[in-house]
Amino acid sequence: MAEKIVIALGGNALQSGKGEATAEAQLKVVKKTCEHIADISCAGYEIGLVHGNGPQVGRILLASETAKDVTPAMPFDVCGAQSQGYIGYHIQQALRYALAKRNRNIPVVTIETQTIVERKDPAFKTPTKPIGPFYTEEEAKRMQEEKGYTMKEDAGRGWRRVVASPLPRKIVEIDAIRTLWPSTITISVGGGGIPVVEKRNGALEGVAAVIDKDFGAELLAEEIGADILMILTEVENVAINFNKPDQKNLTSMTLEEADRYIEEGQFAPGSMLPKVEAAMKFVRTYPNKKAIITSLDKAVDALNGKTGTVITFA
Ligand SMILES: Nc1ncnc2c1ncn2[C@@H]1O[C@H](COP(=O)(O)OP(=O)(O)O)[C@@H](O)[C@H]1O
Ligand SMILES: NC(=O)OP(=O)(O)O
Repeated sequence: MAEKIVIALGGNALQSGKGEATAEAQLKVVKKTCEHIADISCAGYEIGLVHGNGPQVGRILLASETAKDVTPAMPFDVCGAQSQGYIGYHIQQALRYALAKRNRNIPVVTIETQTIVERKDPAFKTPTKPIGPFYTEEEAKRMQEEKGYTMKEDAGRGWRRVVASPLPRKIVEIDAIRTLWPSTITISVGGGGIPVVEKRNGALEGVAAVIDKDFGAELLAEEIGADILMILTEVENVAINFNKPDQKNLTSMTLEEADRYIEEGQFAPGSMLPKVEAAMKFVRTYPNKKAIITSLDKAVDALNGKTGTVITFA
């Protein structure tokens, strides 16, 4: 039976990380990434894709707020839905082409996905999720004063707005994803899913937050019984002493080692920490399965055990 793999694509990684935030620049990265995903499909894996949306949803929000004198600003959840739409569209277009070149006829479809979060999640009180563009410290402090945003330094790359990031509890469209899975490459749970809360009467209501897509991807991997959770970002390996002269790239990490590194503060909150935590949750739930963290362009090599950081139970 084909192995099932949930692949999470980083929102920052999809924007090439060089501050190039145009739709054209993103499509270029997506096209390259889809060549690797098509190779993974040709290797016989059943694939489900999840993408991040931090930079994208932040920019959509910013554009919407900036244009509010011309047209009404869109609420947060609607911006999240918009980000799923255009990132999914880019992946659909690029992956369809990459698969066709390999004579592989598999439909690719984006599922606008809602994810239920808890209204009482403590994350609503402490924003941690970096979104949108990077700023200098001076710009960030000005925005904090003028707009009331919470701004934080993001993994040595600059300052960004941070927003609430509640934990994903339930994927609303999971039955549709399961039904399509055997025949189709689904792009779902984008940006962790559009965060919604369940009202007393059962209706769903969007909330102002951005779920971490690594936790969303992990939940999806559990729900569909994936064999591998693969988290793709800008760096080839998880590192300790990251960005320091004595940086050491890790090829593997057990749960025990990961716990120790977390205690030492080795992984930046809002960036590498949620990836490691999501990977840990997956292998803690399924001790015989594995999670891999690597870069977009090394996905195939990492699946073949040649690179990346593999997180295992022991
Ligand atoms: N210990 C670490 N090892 C490797 N990368 C780290 C570490 N700590 C922070 N990072 C940073 O985290 C980034 C990945 O997080 P982020 O950019 O938020 O991911 P995404 O690609 O999912 O948007 C890496 O590109 C790197 O700059
Ligand atoms: N929603 C989310 O986790 O996005 P990033 O991957 O861009 O951080």
